[in-house]
Amino acid sequence: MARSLGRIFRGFQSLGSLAFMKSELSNPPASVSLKSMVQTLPSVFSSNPRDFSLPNPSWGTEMRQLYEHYNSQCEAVTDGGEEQSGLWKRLPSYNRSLKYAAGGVYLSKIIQAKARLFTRNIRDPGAAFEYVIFANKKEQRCVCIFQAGHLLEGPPGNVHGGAIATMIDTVTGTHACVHSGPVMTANLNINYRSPIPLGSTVLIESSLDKKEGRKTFISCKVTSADGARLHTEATALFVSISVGQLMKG
Ligand SMILES: CCCCC/C=C\C/C=C\C/C=C\C/C=C\CCCC(=O)SCCNC(=O)CCNC(=O)[C@H](O)C(C)(C)COP(=O)(O)OP(=O)(O)OC[C@H]1O[C@@H](n2cnc3c(N)ncnc32)[C@H](O)[C@@H]1OP(=O)(O)O
Repeated sequence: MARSLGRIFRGFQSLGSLAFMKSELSNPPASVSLKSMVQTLPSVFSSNPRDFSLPNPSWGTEMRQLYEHYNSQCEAVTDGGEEQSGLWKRLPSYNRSLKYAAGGVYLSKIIQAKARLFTRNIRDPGAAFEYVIFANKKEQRCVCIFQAGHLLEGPPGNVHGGAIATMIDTVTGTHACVHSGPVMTANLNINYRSPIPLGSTVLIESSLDKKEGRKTFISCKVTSADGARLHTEATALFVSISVGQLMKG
């Protein structure tokens, strides 16, 4: 199992692309373990997982406008199959970490069936974490558009500091995975500069500072949607891990 997952996790750097999974399935390596896992367990295979990064009716005007702004600058494949280049890439988002690793394939029943990604475990759209992350590989930065729902209250009318930390960890962690493959957060430093009103949409921007061996250093800032107000600043350190390490816990 660990070896099969090893192959899956090597797809991290093609995070956001179902193409990785498709090619794994159509050109399997000699031992074919992932393909046979899927074939022998048809009831746990879903080729159409929900992508939480796509717009839903709970998104407000600001969230939609920002989404359109970045989405219109994304690489895309036209109906005619032509690849269009773009500065940005929208990263799909699923409700299990393993779905990211497998390009969306549902392996949930194989490992901890009831586990769900913290930020994607509330069914009511708009109630908690609504977000979409775009990556710009050339400039080595990511941007997340985050709409904070009413279940994230901390101080009256404002977002809980732990919820803000969760989103910073999510954006910088995703950025680190895109850049370096599987990682764990080793250190997260946060300065809260001004409260984030509940229900508002903010921008979370992360940039790669440096990579030293297994260590990936990322900086992050959270601002109002127009960029005028600084809410939070953070730095984070991620350490690359092997799959064996991940499975040991
Ligand atoms: C979770 C990722 C994998 C699964 C995700 C799957 C797909 C992801 C795809 C998309 C993203 C989806 C969601 C992402 C959302 C959020 C991401 C959340 C990530 C987390 O929420 S994750 C949970 C919290 N996280 C932990 O639960 C970590 C507990 N911890 C450990 O598991 C170990 O501690 C570990 C592995 C960190 C290191 O252990 P280790 O034995 O492998 O390595 P070692 O200790 O030798 O350190 C090597 C070098 O890092 C330096 N170093 C280490 N720690 C440091 C520190 N704190 N400050 C300064 N430097 C530090 C050393 O000084 C040395 O540096 P040098 O090489 O220069 O000497």
